[in-house]
Amino acid sequence: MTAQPKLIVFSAPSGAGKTTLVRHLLKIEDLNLAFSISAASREAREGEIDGIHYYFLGIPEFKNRIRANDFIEFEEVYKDQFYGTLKSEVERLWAQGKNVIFDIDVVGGLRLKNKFPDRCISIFVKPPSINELQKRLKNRKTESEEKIAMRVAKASTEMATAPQFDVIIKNDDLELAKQQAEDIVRNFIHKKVGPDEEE
Ligand SMILES: Nc1ncnc2c1ncn2[C@@H]1O[C@H](COP(=O)(O)OP(=O)(O)OP(=O)(O)O)[C@@H](O)[C@H]1O
Ligand SMILES: Nc1nc2c(ncn2[C@@H]2O[C@H](COP(=O)(O)O)[C@@H](O)[C@H]2O)c(=O)[nH]1
Repeated sequence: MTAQPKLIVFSAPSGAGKTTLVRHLLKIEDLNLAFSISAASREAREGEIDGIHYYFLGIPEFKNRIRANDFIEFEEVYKDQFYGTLKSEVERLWAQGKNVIFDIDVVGGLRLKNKFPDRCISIFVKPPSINELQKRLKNRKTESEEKIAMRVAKASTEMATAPQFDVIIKNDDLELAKQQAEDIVRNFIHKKVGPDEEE
C-alpha cells in the first residue's frame, strides 16, 4: 500500500513569513506538495488570482458555504474577514496523491492538527519580534495602515499559541528558515505513520 498523503500546516501571525516559506517548499519537487487554496471573504489584492491564491467568495457566499457545512475549518481571522479550508479542496488534492500544505491562521492550524493527528505536522513560524512583523507588513505594501494595525494588535495573542504546535521555526535569517522548513517537512513526509504503510 502506498503512504497516505499528509498535511503540512504553517501558521503564524500575519507578516511572520508563512507564505514565503510555503512558496519555497512548493518548488521542491520530491516533497510532492500541493497548496491548499483557501476560501476568503476579502477582495483580491493586486496580482492575486481567484482559484490560484484564494477562492474569493465575498461574505454572503462565504456564509452560505458555512451553512452548507462545506468547510473543514474556518475562522473570522479579522473583523468581517473570513477564511476557511474547503473539504472539496483537500479531497481534490488527496485524490491526486499530493501532500497538502496549508498557510492558515493559528486557530485553523490547531484545528487541522486535532482533526488529523496522525498525518499532520503543525509548524509555527516565529518572527524575531512584533516590531519586525510590523516592518515586514509595511514593506509588503499590501495592507492599509489601519489593517496593519489590526493584524499587529492580534500578534501577541497568536504568538502565545506557539507551544501548542509540533515545531517552531524562527524566521529571522530567511535562508536559514527555508533550510529548516525543508528539513522538517522532508523528515515528516518520509516518516512512517501507520502500521500498514510503506515508506
Ligand atoms: N526572514 C525575513 N526577513 C525579512 N523579510 C521577510 C522574511 N521573511 C519574509 N519576509 C517578508 O515579509 C513580508 C511578509 O511575509 P509573508 O507574506 O510571507 O508573511 P505571512 O506570514 O504569509 O503573512 P500573511 O499572514 O499576512 O499572509 C513579505 O514581504 C516577505 O517578503
Ligand atoms: N483559519 C484559516 N486562516 C486562513 C486561511 N487562509 C488564510 N488564512 C490566514 O488568514 C490570515 C490573513 O491572510 P491574508 O492573505 O489576508 O494576509 C493569514 O494568517 C492567513 O494564514 C484558512 O483557510 N483558514
